Amino acid sequence: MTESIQTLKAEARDLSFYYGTVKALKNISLPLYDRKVTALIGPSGCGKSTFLRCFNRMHDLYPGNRYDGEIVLHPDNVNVLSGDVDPIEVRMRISMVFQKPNPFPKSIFENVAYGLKVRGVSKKSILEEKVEEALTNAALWNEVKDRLHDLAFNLSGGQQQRLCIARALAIDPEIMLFDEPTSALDPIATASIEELMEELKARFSILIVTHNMQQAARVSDYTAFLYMGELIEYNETKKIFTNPDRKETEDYITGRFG
Ligand SMILES: Nc1ncnc2c1ncn2[C@@H]1O[C@H](COP(=O)(O)OP(=O)(O)OP(=O)(O)O)[C@@H](O)[C@H]1O
Repeated sequence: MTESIQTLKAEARDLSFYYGTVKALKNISLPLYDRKVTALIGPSGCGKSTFLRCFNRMHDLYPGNRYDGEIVLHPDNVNVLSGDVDPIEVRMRISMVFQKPNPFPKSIFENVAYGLKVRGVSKKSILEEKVEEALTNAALWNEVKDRLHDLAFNLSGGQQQRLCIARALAIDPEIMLFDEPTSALDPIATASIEELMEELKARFSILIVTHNMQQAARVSDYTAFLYMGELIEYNETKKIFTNPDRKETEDYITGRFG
C-alpha cells in the first residue's frame, strides 16, 4: 500500500455474525478511512450485505441474530455493537441507503425533515434551511424546489434514490452505507449517483456494496473481497483491480467465478 496519511473512521475487529446457528461472517477485521470510499465485492451470498448491516445494527431487528467482535468508531473509540450503545443513536451517526429507493409515503419535504424531527428539531426556519441544504447536497434541489409538498412517490426512481440520500444527509452522518444503490437505476441515474458519491466523500466515510466491478473500480479508494463469509483480500482499489495478491480475487474480478 502506498504511504499516505489516512484517518481511521471506523474498524471492524474480529467481527463474526450469526443468523441463528449459521455463521455468515467469519472473524473479519477491516478499516474504514475517513473521506474515502470502501467497496465490498464478492459473489452472491458471500456476506456483503450482512457485513454492511452490522454497521448500523440493522440485524437487531430480528431475534436470534448475534454479533461477535467489535465495530469501533473513531475518534471516540465507541464499539457500536455494545449492548450499552443505543441502536437509534448508531443509525443517526451511520446512515444507510438501500438497493431500492424507499421514500416514506410523505411529501418530499417531510421525507428529508423526518430525521431532524426525530432528533427534536421543530423550528420551521431551521427545518427549511436543513432540508434545502440536504437536497442541494444530494443534487436534487433544482429539480424539486417548486414541488416540495408533492408526494415523494411522484419522483422518478433516480430522483427517489437521491431523495433517500438527502434524507440520510439531513442528519449529518459520519458514515454512509450504500447497499447496491444503483442496481435498480438506468445508466444515466447511475452516473449521477456515482458523481454524487464522489462529492459526498469529501464529507464523510462511505461503505458501498456493489456487484458491478466497473462501479467498484470507478468510485472506491479501497476494496474488500469477501468469499463465503471471509475477508479474502483488502487493499487499495487500484491494487485489487490490477495486481491482486490472491488468486481467488483475480478469478472473481476477471469473471472466472461468482
Ligand atoms: N435472514 C437470514 N437468515 C439466515 N441466513 C441468512 C439471512 N440473510 C442472509 N443469510 C445468509 O447469509 C449469507 C450471506 O448473505 P448476504 O445477503 O450477506 O450475502 P451478499 O453477499 O450480500 O449476497 P447478494 O450479493 O446476493 O446480495 C448467505 O449464505 C445467506 O443465505
